[in-house]
Amino acid sequence: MDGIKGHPLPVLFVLGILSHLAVFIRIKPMVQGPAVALALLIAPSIIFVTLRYLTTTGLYSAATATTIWYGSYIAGVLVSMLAYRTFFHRLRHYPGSRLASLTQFHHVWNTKDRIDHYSYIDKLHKQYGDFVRIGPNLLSIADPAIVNIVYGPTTKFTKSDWYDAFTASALRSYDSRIAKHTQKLIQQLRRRVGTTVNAQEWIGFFAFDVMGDLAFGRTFEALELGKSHWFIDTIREGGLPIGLFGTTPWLLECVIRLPLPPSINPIVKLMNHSGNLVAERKRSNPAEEDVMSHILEAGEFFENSRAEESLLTSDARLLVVAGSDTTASTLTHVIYYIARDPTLATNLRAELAENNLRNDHSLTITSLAHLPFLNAVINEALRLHPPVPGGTYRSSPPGGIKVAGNFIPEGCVVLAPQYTIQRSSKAFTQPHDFIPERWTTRPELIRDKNAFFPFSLGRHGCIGKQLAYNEMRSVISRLVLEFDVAFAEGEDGRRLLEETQDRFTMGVAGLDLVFRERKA
Ligand code: HEM
Repeated sequence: MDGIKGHPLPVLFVLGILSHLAVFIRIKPMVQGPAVALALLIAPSIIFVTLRYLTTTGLYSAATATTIWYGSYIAGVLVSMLAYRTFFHRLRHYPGSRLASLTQFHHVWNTKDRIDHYSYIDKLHKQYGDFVRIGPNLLSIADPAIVNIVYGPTTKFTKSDWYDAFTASALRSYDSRIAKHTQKLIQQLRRRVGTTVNAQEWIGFFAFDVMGDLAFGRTFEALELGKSHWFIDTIREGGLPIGLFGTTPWLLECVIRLPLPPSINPIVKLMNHSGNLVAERKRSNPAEEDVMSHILEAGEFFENSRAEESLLTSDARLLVVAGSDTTASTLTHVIYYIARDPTLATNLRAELAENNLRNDHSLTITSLAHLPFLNAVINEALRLHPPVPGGTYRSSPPGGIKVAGNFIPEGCVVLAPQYTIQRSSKAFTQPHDFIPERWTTRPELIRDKNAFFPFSLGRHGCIGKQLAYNEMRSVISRLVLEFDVAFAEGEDGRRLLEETQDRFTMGVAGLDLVFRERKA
């Protein structure tokens, strides 16, 4: 080979092993992952250019040498990584598929077609038991006993000031907005009485309009126009990579940093759009308080104005992402159960009547807050169809921790899958059946209340929980007072139950219903 005398393959192979043990094993994927991935991607080009242009090596020899040298190095890295994950990793004693213990891409591959992270995890728990290694450093625990230990208030982090936007008094000030958007939804459904309506779509319009109004001071006009808005579509497009690569968050970080035009990078597109909306909101001064009023009142966190803008934008985007499809998913499932069994609506109406609540101004956040059956229906839908079904990720603490008789070493990522735990027979009798009475008159059907944690727990739990309940109570009570609801022809709800995707929050599938106005 012109210019190259022999190939130092064993040396490069050993170098690969050493760099895995000395460097790669120690990096924090979310922090240094994208930089390392980039370095590994461009390294072969650098080797090639160096050989070709700084030595006398010919084109073919330079390309061959680059491939063989780099291949030997990467082979060393991979052999070391796979051997470590199989024989030495802290989670090696936990059951799970062999391929999952070697690479997180095994999980991604197995959920790519149906985007069903949570139901895939559910199947793994049925096969391997309560503790399953679902990735090299990722442990899923489905024992209800661990919910408090993993998510309880043990963290030292504190909440930031904008949590003021979710205090009881701030939430009451959102009452008129929620009522206004609920009324708009009802008006639109009234116009479509007797025809087939995709309830999932309309409930989505409602939930996004409420969150747009609260986060940016303006709706997406989805309810008004009866069609989706580019922002909603972009959020949903952005959710797809999260659903697919949620267990490999470092890869998402890489996608965000890819120098692709925003038009083909949904996450960057979303970030840019939110920035524009926040800038618009800052220029306006809405008559009624919204969440952004509280965020702005909390004052500036950074001296650097770009950092401040970025914080505001991500706060506002987080609100819309976290607060829309979650609430919409629960509402759609409640309406599915109402369509499936008309006695549910009858019982809800009876409870409203007993409390002298009619379809008028008597339905307020306060008057609806403590109706046991209404809350039970919502909770039972949240139990069976948690909007964040795969659970959220936590790192095990320094020194490791013993949970439910198993030791989890320090620095492992742990998740408790809500879908599986909330349907565990250890915690609920007839766990797969929709029985709202378990939350009211039949408490014996609940064995372990701690296993119900759809909003997560502790200081990192959902800040929008009460807002979500307020929205859901408002819509459900008005809907049942106004309409009789039934499945449209050809609909049985199976699409909703089987085709809903897990994109961290739910990508809810369609539900065709017919609404008929009730005679007073
Ligand atoms: C049925 C409706 C909802 C459910 C089931 C739900 C559930 C959750 C869950 C499980 C988390 C993750 C907590 C963790 O990491 O452990 C979360 C976080 C969050 N939720 Fe909700 N959520 C709902 C509605 C809302 C609404 C309406 C808002 C609007 C303000 C909201 C705002 C947030 C925010 C901002 C976070 C991030 C909190 C943080 O990182 O500190 N959520 N939610």
